[in-house]
Amino acid sequence: MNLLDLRDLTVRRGARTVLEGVSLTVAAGEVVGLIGPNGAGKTTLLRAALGLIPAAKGSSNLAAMPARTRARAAAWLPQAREIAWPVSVTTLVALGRRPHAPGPADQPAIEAAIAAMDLDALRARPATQLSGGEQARVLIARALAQEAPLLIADEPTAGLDTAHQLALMALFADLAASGRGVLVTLHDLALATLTCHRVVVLSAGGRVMADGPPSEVLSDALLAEVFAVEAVRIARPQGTILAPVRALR
Ligand SMILES: Nc1ncnc2c1ncn2[C@@H]1O[C@H](COP(=O)(O)OP(=O)(O)OP(=O)(O)O)[C@@H](O)[C@H]1O
Repeated sequence: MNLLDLRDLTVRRGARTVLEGVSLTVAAGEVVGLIGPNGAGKTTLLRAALGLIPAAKGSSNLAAMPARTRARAAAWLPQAREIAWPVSVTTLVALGRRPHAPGPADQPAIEAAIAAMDLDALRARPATQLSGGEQARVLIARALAQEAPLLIADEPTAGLDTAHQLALMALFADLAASGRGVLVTLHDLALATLTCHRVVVLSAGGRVMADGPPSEVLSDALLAEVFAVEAVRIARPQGTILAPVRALR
């Protein structure tokens, strides 16, 4: 079942065409990595998929939904990590339950999200007083508490220490294994190859250059053309990991 279905999406910002004819699906059970260089259009794609910015052409199943239905269908973790009010960590995570009618499912969802993001020791602290990485974990927990079938996350590992980055990617894999879907933008190709079932590669012109399992699509030629990097491959029984070692420009 496709949780996200984008067809031939074209998005213009001002006079510029930022995305051109993008088609993309995320099915239940998948972690899909959206990767590409700075300015390729990754954030624009996620925002258009959610209906937060209009498409000039094409369709998104999520954008077509009424807002409340969409809030139950997809949780959105934007790149900007802004916490405006000095509310406690628990209160902020609980805001993830807003799309749902209040009920007995709320507390277990909040507690599970706090545990998943390793926030138990911080739960009573005002969220505005936390470090950047701690705030990032609180906002991820709020999105997890929403318990939507699809999680759309824009650079969720930014600002997290290595252990929390790896734990977060493992959590995404667990969410997929439990039948949810995850669409995540990443700059770290090693993390993308470690966890993603598929990667969708956006080129600088906002076109999909490749879509498939990381080991199949991330060829040396594509890495050079799209990312301008050279990488070594580390073979493991679970799959090959890419480690970029040299910029080509
Ligand atoms: N409101 C806007 N008006 C005009 N151009 C915009 C607007 N928003 C984004 N753009 C342009 O669209 C392009 C894609 O931006 P976007 O933020 O989607 O890229 P990205 O792939 O997420 O980049 P990064 O990896 O740096 O976060 C960029 O060239 C950006 O300058």
